[in-house]
Amino acid sequence: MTLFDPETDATAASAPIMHRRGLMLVISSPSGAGKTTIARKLLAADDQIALSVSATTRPRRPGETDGRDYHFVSQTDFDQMVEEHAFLEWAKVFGHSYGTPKAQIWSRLKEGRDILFDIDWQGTQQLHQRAEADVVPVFILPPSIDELRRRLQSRATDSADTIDARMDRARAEISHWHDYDYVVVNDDVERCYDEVRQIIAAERLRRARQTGLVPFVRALVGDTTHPRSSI
Ligand SMILES: Nc1nc2c(ncn2[C@@H]2O[C@H](COP(=O)(O)OP(=O)(O)O)[C@@H](O)[C@H]2O)c(=O)[nH]1
Ligand SMILES: Nc1ncnc2c1ncn2[C@@H]1O[C@H](COP(=O)(O)OP(=O)(O)O)[C@@H](O)[C@H]1O
Repeated sequence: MTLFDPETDATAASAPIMHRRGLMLVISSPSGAGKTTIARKLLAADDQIALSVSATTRPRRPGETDGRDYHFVSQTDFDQMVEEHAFLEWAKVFGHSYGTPKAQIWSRLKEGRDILFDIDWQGTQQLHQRAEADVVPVFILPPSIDELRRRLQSRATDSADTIDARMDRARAEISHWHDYDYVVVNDDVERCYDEVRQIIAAERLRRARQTGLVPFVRALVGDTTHPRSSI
């Protein structure tokens, strides 16, 4: 399913060549593999990317800010948002509820802004069903299971029991790696970050996202419909 057709969209004819539709960059990984680290670097370096701030019922961790990292809400408020269809997708993870608020997502994409989603495989599947053409799914793997545990311990935000539970879940989460178009191993942060940047750069150049291409090519060759000159 595509939510936007550059051939027929009324704004396409006057769009400049540089105009493009934003992409929905999804980063998933087992807890502790480094997706928050990579996401923060992307957001700091690239003002075309905005974070989709999820709502969650899990308690705030030290260093997290309400409204920036998550909207921390009660279960009652979360359930009400579900009833009001305020989420694009939502799921239960580690016994807590997490959801992506719908607000502003489509308008931002139309403006050519990319949106970064730090969501799990359940949310990724739901986004894929709703907006397959817009979604760029990236899965981050840890270099080893031992290193994953070390990172969870070094983050020092969870109790030993919670870390054990996250490790138990890691194998199940990793089993969804093949649902993702891109898979990156986070051994070295800088290398992993560079690889994700390369994915974004290539995805931004996809024909379907460059909404100004049709009038541009028409101006170049006069016709975009002939099979041999079709783009
Ligand atoms: N489906 C879904 N998953 C989410 C959402 N927000 C966060 N998650 C996922 O929930 C899981 C737990 O997140 P968190 O408690 O922040 O711990 P983390 O694994 O250390 O990032 C991670 O896999 C997140 O990607 C959301 O809005 N929807
Ligand atoms: N490539 C890496 N090498 C060593 N430590 C890392 C690397 N990437 C992330 N970390 C550390 O591992 C811990 C977990 O990373 P985080 O980004 O919070 O993971 P996630 O969001 O996937 O749960 C953090 O303390 C982070 O600083």
